[in-house]
Amino acid sequence: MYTLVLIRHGESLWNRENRFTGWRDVDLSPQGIEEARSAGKALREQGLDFDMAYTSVLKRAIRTLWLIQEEMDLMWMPVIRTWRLNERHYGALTGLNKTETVEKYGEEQVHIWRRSYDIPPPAYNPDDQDNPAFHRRYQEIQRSDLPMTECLKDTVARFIPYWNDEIAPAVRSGKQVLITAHGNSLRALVKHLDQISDADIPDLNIPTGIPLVYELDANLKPIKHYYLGDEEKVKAAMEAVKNQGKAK
Ligand SMILES: O=C(O)[C@@H](CO)OP(=O)(O)O
Repeated sequence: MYTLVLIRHGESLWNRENRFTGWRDVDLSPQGIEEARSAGKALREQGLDFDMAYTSVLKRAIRTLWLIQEEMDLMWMPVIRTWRLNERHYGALTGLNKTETVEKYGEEQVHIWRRSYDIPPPAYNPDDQDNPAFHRRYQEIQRSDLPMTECLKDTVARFIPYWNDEIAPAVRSGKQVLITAHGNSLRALVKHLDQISDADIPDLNIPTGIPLVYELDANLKPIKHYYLGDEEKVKAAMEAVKNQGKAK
């Protein structure tokens, strides 16, 4: 049996302001820093340990990992950063307030943009600062791989091959792997691991800063998974993520 731990970054400054974030490199809020530290403590107290970690190239996920490493005395651990674990690119919605977007376009439309499997938000303007082609961290990546916007299906298409080629072999070789990433890039992985249908995936919401522990069989099929946290609090946190796209 293998153990794999996934964690969405702690609350970010834009989570707190309820803004679409995507690939914008927003840092953790003070609460997010606390969530990451508590996650590290909970992982340590649970007796979990790691040999290596994967994260995105966005600082809210990287800082969450740093804080966990610090709490677990794992600063030495090898870390691989990949854009393939970045949050889903939110296209032209990046930076907009979710409640204001609901007021303008309605709950149904915003729900489609946030959670439909295969309908992407409108693409950003190529001159926009969110065009990844302007950023040094994406210079090595083929232009045709860089998104203008993404639906979850696009995030699955850019991340799952990386999972299959890089992370899954590391897990199979016996490495205890931690992945710190984002709400939607982790939804892509959970969809794949738990074989959640395209029709059911809109209902899945992942809370910030709570470790999600998977026990996997020899074929990396989940035996069970659980959040490392109080069940009621986890439910409330998932519901809060869902409600970010509702009218106030
Ligand atoms: O804004 C975003 O990038 C994501 C995660 O914070 O939001 P949502 O949950 O609405 O997909």
